[in-house]
Amino acid sequence: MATSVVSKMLTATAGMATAASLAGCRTMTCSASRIAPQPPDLIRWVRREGGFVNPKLKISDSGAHGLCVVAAEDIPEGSDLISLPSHLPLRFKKSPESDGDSALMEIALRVPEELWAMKLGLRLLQERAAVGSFWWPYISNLPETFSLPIFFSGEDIKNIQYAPLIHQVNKRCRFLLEFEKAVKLILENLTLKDHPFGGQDVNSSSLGWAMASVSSRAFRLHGTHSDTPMLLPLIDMCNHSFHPNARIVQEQDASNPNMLVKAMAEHRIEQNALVMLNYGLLSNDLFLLDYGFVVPSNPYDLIELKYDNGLLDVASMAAGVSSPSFSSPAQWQQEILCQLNLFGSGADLKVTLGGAELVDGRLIAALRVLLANDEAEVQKYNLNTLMSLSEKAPLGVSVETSALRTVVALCVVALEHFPTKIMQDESVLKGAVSSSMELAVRFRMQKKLKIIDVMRKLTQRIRLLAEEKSVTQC
Ligand SMILES: C[S@@+](CC[C@H](N)C(=O)[O-])C[C@H]1O[C@@H](n2cnc3c(N)ncnc32)[C@H](O)[C@@H]1O
Repeated sequence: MATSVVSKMLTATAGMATAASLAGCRTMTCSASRIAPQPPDLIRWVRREGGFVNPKLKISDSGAHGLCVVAAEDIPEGSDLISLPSHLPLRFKKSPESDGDSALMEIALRVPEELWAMKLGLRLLQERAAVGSFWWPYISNLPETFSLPIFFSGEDIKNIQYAPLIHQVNKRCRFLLEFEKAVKLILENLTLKDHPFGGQDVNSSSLGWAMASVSSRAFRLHGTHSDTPMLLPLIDMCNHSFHPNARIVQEQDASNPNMLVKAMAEHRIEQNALVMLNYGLLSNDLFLLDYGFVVPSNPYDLIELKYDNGLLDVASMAAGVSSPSFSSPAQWQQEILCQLNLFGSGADLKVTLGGAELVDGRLIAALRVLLANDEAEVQKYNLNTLMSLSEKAPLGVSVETSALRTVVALCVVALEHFPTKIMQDESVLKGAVSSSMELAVRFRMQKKLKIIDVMRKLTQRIRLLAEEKSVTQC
C-alpha cells in the first residue's frame, strides 16, 4: 500500500523553472529528451573550457538507450577520447563559499550516507536554479525524465515482483517525501540571498530528478578526491557495457596540480561503434534502482534470500534429504553458524544465489555443517574451505549432494514466490505496455532466469558428484 501512495506523488521531471510546463507528467517521454528543448553543443562547451574531445567523436541518439557517444571514424587503441580539466566535473563542495551554501550544507546533513547521490543532487539542483550557471551548458543537456523505479506507478512497482528491490524503491520514495518536508522547513524563512535554489520551489519530484540524474551518471573516482562522486560532463554520455571499449583514468602531473579526468580508448573503436564504459560489476537491482535499465543475462545478478531454519527444513525435506536438523542445530553446529554470522543476535540473514560465487559462501558452509553428523570431520576444515563451492565436497559426497539438493529446492521455492511464470511475462511483453511496466517485467524475468540458471548449474554438479561416486565404488 505504501508503494502506491508514495510513488504517485513523485513525478519523473524536476518541475523547476525550465520544466514547469511538464509538471505532473509522470510518463516517460523519449529517453533522449533533454531539459532544454535545444541545449547548447556540449562538445563545443567542453573544448571552449579547455577540455579535449577527440575530433572523431560525436553524440548520437541511440533510441531506447538515450544519447550516446559514437566514433564517427575508426579510433586506435590507447587514444585519448575526452579529457576534462578539474573545473569541469561537478562535485559537492564541503566548505561554504557563497551565501546560499550554508543552507545547502544544512540540508545535505540530512542525507544518509547511502544516498550520496542525493547530496550531489542538491548541488546539481542549486546549479540548475542559478541564473547564468557555469554548468548550464551541461545541465541543459541532461535528460528531462528518468526510467528509475522511484517514478513508476504503484502498480508497476508491484509488477517488479521481487521484494528486496520493492523494499529499496519504497525506502527511496519515502525518503524523498520526508526529505521534501525537511528541505521546505529549512528554506521557509530564508531571504533570496541565502536561498540555495534561487527562491525556487523544491519538492519530492525535483529532488527525485536530481537524485536520479546523479545516481545514473556520476562516477566515483579514487585518488586525490578519494572516492568522491562527480558528474563528468560529456564522459557521462557514454553508455554501459560489461565489455567496454573505453575506460576512465585520472591524471595529475607535477607541472599541473589540477586533476585531469580522461576517457581513453581501451581497444580500437570502429567507425559507428558506441563508446562504452563499464559502470561496475553490478546486479540488476542496482542497475534498475540507480540507472533505470536491466542488463539481460547479467553475470553479476543475484537472488537475495533470507536464511531461515524453517524454510531450510522444508526445502531439504522436499529435496529428499533425510532427517534435516536446521531448526535444532547441535551446540558445535551453532558455534560455526555464529562464526558465519547466521546465528545469534545481530546475525546477518541475507544470503544470495547467483553471481560469481553461485551460492553464497555462508549458505553453502551452513548447509554442509548442518547436514554433517561428524563434528571431528567438520573441525578438520577452516571456514574458507567450508564456504568455497570450488572446494570439491570437503565433507564427502553424501553431505555435498544433500546440501546442493537443498539449494536447488530453495530455488524452486523462490521461483514459486513469483506470482507469474516466464511464459506469462513474455506474453505481457508482446502486448502494448508502458516503458515502466516493460522494465518491471524484464527485471522479474531476469530474476527467474537467474534462478533457473543456478538450478541448472547445481544440478550439473550433483550429477558429476554421482558419477564420481559410482566410479569410486567401482
Ligand atoms: C551515464 S548515462 C549515459 C548517457 C545517456 N544514454 C543519456 O541519454 O544521457 C546512463 C544512462 O544511459 C542509459 N544506458 C546506459 N547504458 C545502457 C545500457 N547498456 N542499456 C540500457 N540503457 C543504458 C540509461 O538510461 C542510463 O541511466
